[in-house]
Amino acid sequence: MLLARLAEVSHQVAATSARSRKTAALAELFAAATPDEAPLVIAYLAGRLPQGRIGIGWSTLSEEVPPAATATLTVRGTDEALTALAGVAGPGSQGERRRLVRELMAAATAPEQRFLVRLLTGEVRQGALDAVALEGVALAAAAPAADVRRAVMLEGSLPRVARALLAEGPAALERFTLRVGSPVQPMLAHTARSVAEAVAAVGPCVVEEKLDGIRVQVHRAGDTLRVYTRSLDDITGRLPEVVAAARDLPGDRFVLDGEVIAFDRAGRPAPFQEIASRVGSRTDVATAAAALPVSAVFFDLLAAGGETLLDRPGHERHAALARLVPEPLRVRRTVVAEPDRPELVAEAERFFADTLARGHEGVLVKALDAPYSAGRRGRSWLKVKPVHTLDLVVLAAEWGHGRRTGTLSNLHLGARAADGSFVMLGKTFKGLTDAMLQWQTERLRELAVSDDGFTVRVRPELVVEIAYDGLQRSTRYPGGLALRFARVLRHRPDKPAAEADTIERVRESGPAASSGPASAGPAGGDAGPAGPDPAGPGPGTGPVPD
Ligand SMILES: Nc1ncnc2c1ncn2[C@@H]1O[C@H](COP(=O)(O)OP(=O)(O)OP(=O)(O)O)[C@@H](O)[C@H]1O
Repeated sequence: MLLARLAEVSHQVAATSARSRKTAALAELFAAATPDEAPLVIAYLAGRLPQGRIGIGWSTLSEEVPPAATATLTVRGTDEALTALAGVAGPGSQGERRRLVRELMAAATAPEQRFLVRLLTGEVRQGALDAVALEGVALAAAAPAADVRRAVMLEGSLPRVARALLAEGPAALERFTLRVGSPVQPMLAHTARSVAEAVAAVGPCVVEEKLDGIRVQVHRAGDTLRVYTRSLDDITGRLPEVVAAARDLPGDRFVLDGEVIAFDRAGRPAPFQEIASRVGSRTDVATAAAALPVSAVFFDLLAAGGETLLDRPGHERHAALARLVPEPLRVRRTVVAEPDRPELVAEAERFFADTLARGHEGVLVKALDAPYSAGRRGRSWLKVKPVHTLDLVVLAAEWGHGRRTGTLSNLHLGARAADGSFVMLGKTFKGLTDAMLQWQTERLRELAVSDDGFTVRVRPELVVEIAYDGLQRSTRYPGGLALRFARVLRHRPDKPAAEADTIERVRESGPAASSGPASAGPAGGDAGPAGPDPAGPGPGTGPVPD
């Protein structure tokens, strides 16, 4: 397949808001792709490079190269060129990279060049497109979209499912079942504003502690034990305590879902950053484990014995979990079997208050009869937290002053829009500890696409969890909204930008307070629109030439 074809469809899909038209255009594209090309087509459409980071700066990309007159560059040829680029290392690598980029650009027509620049700077990045691509693949292969979705969640990979489906047709889907030892995408939750609201929405339910740690999926097949993260990375070697605990359970074939946390001496949960850095540390696991021992707390069971439990109602899965896992290793919970009885709702609210008092971040309210919808952010799991938080994407960062000189400090924050771009909602440098500043400076440098000495624009990939006091109307930011008193709670390197909060979710999360001097942002901070904004708000996703 020619890259020109893909670039054209990518453009069409971004330009139309009608989902059915997007799906139809993508179906045609997949029908024309060979099964082996499908994974690349999916990656490029979503703006992902299979090679990961390839270290090409904006200055290299902004060099003008005369475009080719006719389209000859293929999708596979592009992939080969990018693989070569990713492999360049050592002395002289800068020059060699420039040469390879020039060669690639010279083989591309003008529209292909534009697509390549957007792909390499992260501007195509449209994680949301994976959902439409899935429907396109289903249509191209004449398979029901729901069956393809399920296969993808169980396999943890749209590209692998697409390749099989395009090669063998719908019958290939039967192969994708839950297999012990092979991680599935975890079920996720929507947000509710209060326990009462969540219970009313969900019906008969259980209210569980929301533990603030790292999500893990633990697979045991005989003597083989594996621990996976939410993004399906294998972290078995980093969590000897979890492996040992799973080995002690009275079963030799199961898949558990839970959270890894740590407690201090007083029995209160350790801060998330400490757990994240413990779980993230690859070297010297024994020392890290001695400094901060962790334990897993389980809340779901996806398979036991030879049986898959995904389609069983939540209360049955829990009964099976209780047979396998002793109480101290299970999440605390309270059942609200009759949501119409106010005294039961009041009890759930007391459970929420008690959970917060014990240092946890909130609760999850889960429908008793809901199946486990792998990979879905369903309405049958609702999370309730006491503070407003949003997961936003860093679009740019400003160099700090004074104590913060040399660090990237003031973050420009954006929510996801339906077309895959990001809508800037404000800036903040609040809430960042020195360690967080160091970490984000390093990470953002890796993501940088331009630096004018004041603001560094970055590929929109780093998600941060932001607490804020409310929203206000804004004429300065493109969404017409700005965050009030925004502060960083934590970085979320485990969360892809495609899962950050959407601008619709932000709008739903609260009415905008009126703008004006009284509500125009925090004194001394710059989270609100009144703060210094020499760079201007801008949409934030486009690279700025250096
Ligand atoms: N009892 C529980 N049941 C399910 N998830 C839990 C529980 N306790 C803690 N969690 C954590 O909460 C997350 C569910 O919230 P959500 O689906 O919105 O993911 P998230 O975006 O990572 O949420 P957040 O940023 O609020 O942690 C899970 O991924 C898991 O890590």
